[in-house]
Amino acid sequence: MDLLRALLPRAKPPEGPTPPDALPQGRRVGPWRVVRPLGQGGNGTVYLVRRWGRHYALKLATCPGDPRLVREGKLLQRVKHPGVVKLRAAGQWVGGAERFPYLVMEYVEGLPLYEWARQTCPTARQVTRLLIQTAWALEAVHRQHAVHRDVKGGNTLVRPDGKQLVLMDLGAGDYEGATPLTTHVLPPGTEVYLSPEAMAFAQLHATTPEAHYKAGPADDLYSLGVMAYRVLTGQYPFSTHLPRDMFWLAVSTQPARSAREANPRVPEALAAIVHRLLAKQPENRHAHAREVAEALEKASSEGGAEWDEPLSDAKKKAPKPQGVLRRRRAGNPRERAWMWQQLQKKHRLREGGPSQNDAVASAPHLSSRVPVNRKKHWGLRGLVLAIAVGGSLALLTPTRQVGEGDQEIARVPPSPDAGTGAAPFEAPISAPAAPAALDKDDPRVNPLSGSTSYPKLSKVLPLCVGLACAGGSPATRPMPPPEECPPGALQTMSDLGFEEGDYLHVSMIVPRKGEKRENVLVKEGPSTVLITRRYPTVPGKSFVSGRLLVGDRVYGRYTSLVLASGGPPLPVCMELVDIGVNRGLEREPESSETAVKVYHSGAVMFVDRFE
Ligand SMILES: Nc1ncnc2c1ncn2[C@@H]1O[C@H](COP(=O)(O)OP(=O)(O)OP(=O)(O)O)[C@@H](O)[C@H]1O
Repeated sequence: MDLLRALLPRAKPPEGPTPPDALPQGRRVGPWRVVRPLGQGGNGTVYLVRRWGRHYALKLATCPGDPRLVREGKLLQRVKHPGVVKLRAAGQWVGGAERFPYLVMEYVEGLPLYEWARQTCPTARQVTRLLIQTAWALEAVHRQHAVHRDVKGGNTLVRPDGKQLVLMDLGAGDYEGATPLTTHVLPPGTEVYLSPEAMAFAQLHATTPEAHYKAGPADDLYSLGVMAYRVLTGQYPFSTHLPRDMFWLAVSTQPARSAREANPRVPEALAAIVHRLLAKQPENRHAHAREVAEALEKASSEGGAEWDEPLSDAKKKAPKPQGVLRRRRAGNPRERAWMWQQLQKKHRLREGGPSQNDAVASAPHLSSRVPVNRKKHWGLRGLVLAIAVGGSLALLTPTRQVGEGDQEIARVPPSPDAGTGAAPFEAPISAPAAPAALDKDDPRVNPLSGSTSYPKLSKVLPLCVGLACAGGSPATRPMPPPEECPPGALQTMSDLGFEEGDYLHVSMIVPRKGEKRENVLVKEGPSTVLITRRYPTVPGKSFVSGRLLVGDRVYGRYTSLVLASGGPPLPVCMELVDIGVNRGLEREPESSETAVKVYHSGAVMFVDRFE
C-alpha cells in the first residue's frame, strides 16, 4: 500500500494567480514595483513600492472590487492635510480573473504612536505636540463632513524626528453621501476605542437588523481620548482584561480613572482634557477637534517644568512585534495561491461577497461572536496559518478577551511604571578620509578612498572578502545583500530637506584643471566621492564616504557625508546610481577581470535601505 502510494504522483496544488496579499519582491502593480510588504490590515495588504527611485506605500485590497478600499481612496482624495497620509494614485490590479483596487500613498517612515513612546520615553509636552497634530488632522477630516471611525495609536505613524504625526488608515472612514456599506449595528472600528454612545446604541438595537449606528465627530474625539490616555499612561481607560460584558458595562457607566491617577507624571491640565474627551455624553466632550487642539496648545504653552519630565523612565522590553503571525506565510507561493483561492471561494459562499466585509461589535448580551474590528479575515488567515504551523486549533478558537481584535491590546503594559526607555543613542560614525590628496602613483584608482570603517558595512565586508577568496570573478558575483541604513541617516536626509529618491551629482575622482574626463579605474573597498553641484543645503565640494562593491556593476553604498561648510560627518544612506538613476555604475567595456573601469561621474541617491 505504501509502495503504491509512493508510486502515485503527489497531488500538487494547481497553478494559480498570486494572491494579492503575497506579492513577491519585484512584482509590478501598475507602474509600481513591490519592494516588500509593510503590513496587513483589515481590508488589504500594504506594500512598500518603488517608482522612479521613490518609495510609496501601496495598499492592495484582499477582496476583489472591495468597496471599502475605493471609499478610503475617495475619502483621502477629499482630505488634504499635512497630518493625514497623502494619496498619490489609485488603480486596479488584475489577479487572475479578478480586479483588486489599490491605493498608492506617500510612504510615511516612522513608528506607530505607542511604539514610538515605548522607544523614546517622551515628555508630556512631546506627546501633546503629537496629540495636537492628531486633533488638527481630525479637524480636517471632520471639515469634509467625514469621520475616521478608527482613531488609535496603531493608525498613526510618528516620523523619525518625533515631531510629526501622520494619521493613517481611513479604511473604516465614512463621509456624507457615501454609499452605505455597514450591514451590522456598528460600523467597523476597534472595540476599546468605541464610544459609550455607540455601545448604548448597539445594546438598544441588538435585535433590530436594520439599525445602523452613525458615528460622528464625537466618536472620533472619544477614540482620541482613549489614544491619549494610552500613550500618556501605558494603559487603557478601562481594563481590557475585563470580561467583555463587564468591559461594556464599565465604558457605559463608570467614569474613567483620571490619567493622572494612572500616571502621576501626567500634568493636571492635560489629564483634564483627556478626561473631557472620555465623557460619557458626547455633548460633554469638546465640540470640535479644533477645540481639542486649541485646549492642548494652551495647556502645553502654559505648562511648567512638569511637562518636560519623561512620562516614565524604566526601560521596557520590546514586545513581540505586532503582526508577526500575520506575516508568516503558509507553504510555498503556489500552495499559498491555491489555499487562498479555496478560502476566497469559501468566503464568498459564506459571506455573499466583499461588500459585507464589515466586522462588527455585537452587543455583549447578544453574543460574543465577533469583536469589533475589521479583521474578518482573521479566521481565514488563522486557518491558513494553522495549516502552515501544524494545525493549531487554538488559532481558530482563541479565547477572546475584550479588544483582542486590536492586537496591540493583548500587550498593554500593566502599569505606566513599567516605563519606557530612551532609544539607544546613535552609534558614532568615524570620520571619513578627506578627499584632498590624489594618489600620485595611481591617480585613477579610488583617489578619494580612505581607510575609514563604517559600523554597518562591517557586515558586508566579510561577505565580499569571502566571495573573493572563493575565487568568484567580480563579474559573476551576486548583488550585495540588502542592508539597513546607519542610525540617524534618515534624520540627516530629512534635516537637509531631501526625500528618498533625491540624488546629488558626484564625481568618482577629483578632476584636475583642464583635464579631459575619462573612465576611471575603481576597486572594491572604501570610497569617497565628491559632490560636484551646489544644493540648497549641501554646498559643492562636500563629499560622501562609504564603500564600493564590484559585481556585475559597480555598486556604492555611502554612509557618511562631510559638508564643505564644516561640521562633523553626518550619517547618510546613499546609493551610487548612474545618470539614468539605475543602481550602480556600468563596468565600462575596457574593464578586465582585475581592472574595473566606470564612467567618471554619477550620482548618489538617498535611500531608506540598501536594497
Ligand atoms: N503610507 C504608509 N506608509 C508607511 N506605512 C504604512 C502606510 N500605510 C500603511 N502602512 C503600514 O502598513 C501596515 C498595514 O496598514 P493598514 O492601514 O492596512 O492596516 P492596520 O492599520 O495595520 O490594520 P487595520 O486596518 O486592521 O486597522 C501598518 O503597519 C501601517 O503602519
